[in-house]
Amino acid sequence: MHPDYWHARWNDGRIGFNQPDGNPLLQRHWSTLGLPTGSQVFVPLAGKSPDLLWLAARGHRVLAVELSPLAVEQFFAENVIEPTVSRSRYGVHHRAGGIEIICGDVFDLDREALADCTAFYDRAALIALPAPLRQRYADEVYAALPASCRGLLVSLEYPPTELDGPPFAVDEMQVRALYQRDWSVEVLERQDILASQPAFQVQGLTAMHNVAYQLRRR
Ligand SMILES: C[S@@+](CC[C@H](N)C(=O)[O-])C[C@H]1O[C@@H](n2cnc3c(N)ncnc32)[C@H](O)[C@@H]1O
Repeated sequence: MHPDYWHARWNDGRIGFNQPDGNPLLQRHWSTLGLPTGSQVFVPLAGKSPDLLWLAARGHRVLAVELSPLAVEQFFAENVIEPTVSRSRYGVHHRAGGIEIICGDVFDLDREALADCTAFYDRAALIALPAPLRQRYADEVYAALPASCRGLLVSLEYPPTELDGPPFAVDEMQVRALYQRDWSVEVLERQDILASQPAFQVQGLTAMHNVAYQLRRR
């Protein structure tokens, strides 16, 4: 999507994707990655997700990237955290405690920016991107993550003819096509979420699942 699309959504407060209580699949499956305390976790397209706080509370250093300055401002203001702010070629860095949010474009990050990340957490990032950008995201952003990196990917499945994304439906076949060359891909849980999504039912969706994957760099 064009950046203006996301800026407009944040300006208008159309952020139904935000989960104020955090993501239950993260909370259930994160420990399967077996990461040492202090590992740096990359969180792409982070929004103002409370998952950043959840990861930091588990002793991780968090490196997030988010396009919208409003999202970044709201994250720190709502959690009553005062970040220090600096600039680099990647964007505007906001740092507080173990959390760093770069306000910038995920496609501007390179190997140097991600060099310390031993893990990633991708929820509603892959599925926020249309198909051509998803391929670029896997080929450029995931490829810039270091060897031995592993992470949790939470994707979304629904009958693709029933809705124009975002969120886009990205089923297991597509996840494998994007990642299997460089990552081992394991399904951890497929969760039926239709009953908890009245807004999508109104739009005509007849099925909707969240799927948690563990990815490990080959
Ligand atoms: C569907 S939301 C998901 C937010 C978050 N992961 C969550 O679970 O709440 C996608 C977010 O990605 C941001 N975004 C979209 N394109 C981006 C890009 N190229 N670089 C960085 N952030 C981007 C949007 O502003 C939006 O906040």
